[in-house]
Amino acid sequence: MKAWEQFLTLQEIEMGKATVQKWLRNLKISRFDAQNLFLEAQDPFQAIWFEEQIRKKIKGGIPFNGKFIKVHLNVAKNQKLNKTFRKKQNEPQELDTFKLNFDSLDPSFHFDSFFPTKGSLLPLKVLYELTGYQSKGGSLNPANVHHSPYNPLFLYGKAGSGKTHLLMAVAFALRRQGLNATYVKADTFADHVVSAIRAGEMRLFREAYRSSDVLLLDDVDILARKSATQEEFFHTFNTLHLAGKLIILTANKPPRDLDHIEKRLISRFEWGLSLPLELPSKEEMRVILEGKCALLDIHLSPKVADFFLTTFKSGPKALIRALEAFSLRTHMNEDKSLAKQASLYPQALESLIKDLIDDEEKSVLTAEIILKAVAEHFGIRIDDLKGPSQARESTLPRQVAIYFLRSKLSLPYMKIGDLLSRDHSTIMTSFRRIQKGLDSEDEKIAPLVRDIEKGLI
Ligand SMILES: Nc1ncnc2c1ncn2[C@@H]1O[C@H](COP(=O)(O)OP(=O)(O)OP(=O)(O)O)[C@@H](O)[C@H]1O
Repeated sequence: MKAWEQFLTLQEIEMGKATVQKWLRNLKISRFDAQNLFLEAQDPFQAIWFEEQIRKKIKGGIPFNGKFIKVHLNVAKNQKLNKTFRKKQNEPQELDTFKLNFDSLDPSFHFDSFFPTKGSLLPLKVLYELTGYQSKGGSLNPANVHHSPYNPLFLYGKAGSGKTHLLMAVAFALRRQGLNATYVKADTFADHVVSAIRAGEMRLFREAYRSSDVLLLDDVDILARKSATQEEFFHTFNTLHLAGKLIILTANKPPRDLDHIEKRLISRFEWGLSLPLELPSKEEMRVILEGKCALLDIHLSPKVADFFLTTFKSGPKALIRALEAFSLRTHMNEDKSLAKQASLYPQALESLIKDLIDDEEKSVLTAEIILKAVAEHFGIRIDDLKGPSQARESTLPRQVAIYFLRSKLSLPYMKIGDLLSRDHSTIMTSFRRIQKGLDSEDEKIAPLVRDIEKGLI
């Protein structure tokens, strides 16, 4: 069916060929007419994946010849959940091999290597108390997790504010005291749910999670729209909470601002204490840089230290990644004078970590900055770019904006479409038009695009 084939081709661009091959190409087309397409999943696992990853993209149907075709999905009749996934007696090896692989902890993420900043003082105080960690000397008093006055504890902050570092530091401190501290990233939890359903091993899944003394779930915002996983997490949360086990969660926003997370989960997240983690100030970034250099035994000239700080401004995540890359690359390089040069002179450092400097430039750029720059260049409003208007004055600016959103931020066509209220095929055509104009040095397009680009860098 042509409409479905077109949709799959688009998905290959957005999600990659391997993903589409694995999850979408083997959906069977059971029938279709002018308005409906009926698909059949091979098993419930594939259907769950489809509902969580694809359904939102085709809410109104898939576009074809100016119309929308509604997509219906069923699981193949002989593959219903209770039949397929009930353990088969002639497959004992499946029972033996089912295993949940938990995320490993980063060995450098301890309390000792986390430098207190103004915006982390309160979370640190609470975490020190819960784990019994002594900031002076680093020893441990008995942990206080079974009598925590707050449950759950919810840490939130922007990317790089240190959430993962602190969660892992808690896990290390508790494990040193013999406690079963389960650290898991939310997407690993989602994988665990799906593979347990697939293997018919929900009992083992529940046993694994519910035997934790403390559950540390990182980036809970990632569960957005994953309804099957949220359902399971709801039960895991309730069981642990009822048993008086502490749950510590992290996210990029406070509970009430989380999108597409069920209300009943949000209300539970608010039962305990929510604490913000702020990104460090400029001065604090210097303290973190110096502290990290001391830990890695790196000696930088003041000029090179300044270069690191002025180049990697987006937060500690980029700064520390660059510092670690510097350390690794100088160690790996045969030419030992390189390490010396790069720790003394910004120019030598610049060529050593050029790729990371480029990444940082990209991460500082946002969709709003691009739209603002394009709108200002053409003397129109951002709303003219975003709105439904088909007026000729905003067509070229919108195409240029689409080109930058795709080329600078690598945003999926679908996402650009959402941002500019257009369907993804219009977005693809616009992108290609500007790309073609640049390739052929079209005098109406190429100088204009370069001019705007200068303002973005
Ligand atoms: N105050 C700090 N002291 C030492 N290192 C820090 C501090 N804050 C952040 N870092 C470091 O910054 C990097 C990013 O931190 P982390 O991964 O914990 O951030 P995050 O908030 O979990 O980000 P994300 O939301 O993207 O997962 C890590 O290398 C961490 O060690």
